[in-house]
Amino acid sequence: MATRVPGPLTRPAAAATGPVATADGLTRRFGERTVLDRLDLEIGRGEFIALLGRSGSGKSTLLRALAGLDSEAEGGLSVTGSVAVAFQEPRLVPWKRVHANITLGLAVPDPKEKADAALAEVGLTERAGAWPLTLSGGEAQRASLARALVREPDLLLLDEPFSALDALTRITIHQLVLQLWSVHRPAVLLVTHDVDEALLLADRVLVLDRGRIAHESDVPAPRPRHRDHPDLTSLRTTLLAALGVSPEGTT
Ligand SMILES: Nc1ncnc2c1ncn2[C@@H]1O[C@H](COP(=O)(O)OP(=O)(O)OP(=O)(O)O)[C@@H](O)[C@H]1O
Repeated sequence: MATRVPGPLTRPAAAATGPVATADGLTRRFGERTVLDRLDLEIGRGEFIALLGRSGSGKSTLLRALAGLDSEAEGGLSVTGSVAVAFQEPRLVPWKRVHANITLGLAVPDPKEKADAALAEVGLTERAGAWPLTLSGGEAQRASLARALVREPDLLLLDEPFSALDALTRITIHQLVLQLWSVHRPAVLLVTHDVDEALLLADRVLVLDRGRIAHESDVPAPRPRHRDHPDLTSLRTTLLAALGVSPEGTT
């Protein structure tokens, strides 16, 4: 059986060294289908990882297991510290204003002040009293990030949070995520379909295939990165090949 530590809402006095999460032979079956197949993974503190994989390769399944949202995964899984998740759709509660969404279920001293600070960090102070349905897509994702941030996670799981955003908003949110990461330094696991997004943001890029981490690359280029950085060009080709895609885009 998997062992996991559910994410408490405040940063615990847990060991500040060692990996924040370790999967050791993690397996998840849905009926006859084995989606995660004895998968091994270690996530170091403060590291920014992007997880690529073809549609249906099990990225969200892995993320759900790491988030403690899947009680049926088998094998070893240990998560040390608190976890927060931001999903593709921001999942704000529509009948609560933005500010109340941030503090929902938050069991820390001074939740209001903490929510104010988180909203300020994501540039959403002006929209604190707004109803979620009146937010733009980018604002809703900012609110989702603030809700994750206010929990001071040791591990921040991002499940394609940028994929529904327009290109310009996406660039702004990329910068925001990097800024939040550099200030708070959670470990980040970003699930994405976008090789360039992975190369722009992450220190390490993983490719999930047939239930395992089939490929792993460190990203050598310093930040801020530009997609035409020479170090990224060959890495892009390598990652596309690991995904079974030729650079020209034909599979
Ligand atoms: N609750 C479930 N019951 C049955 N099958 C499931 C369940 N959740 C996921 N699966 C299956 O597991 C496989 C992996 O799904 P998952 O959502 O993890 O893939 P993914 O890599 O995140 O895909 P995408 O990139 O398209 O979002 C899929 O074939 C999916 O149908």
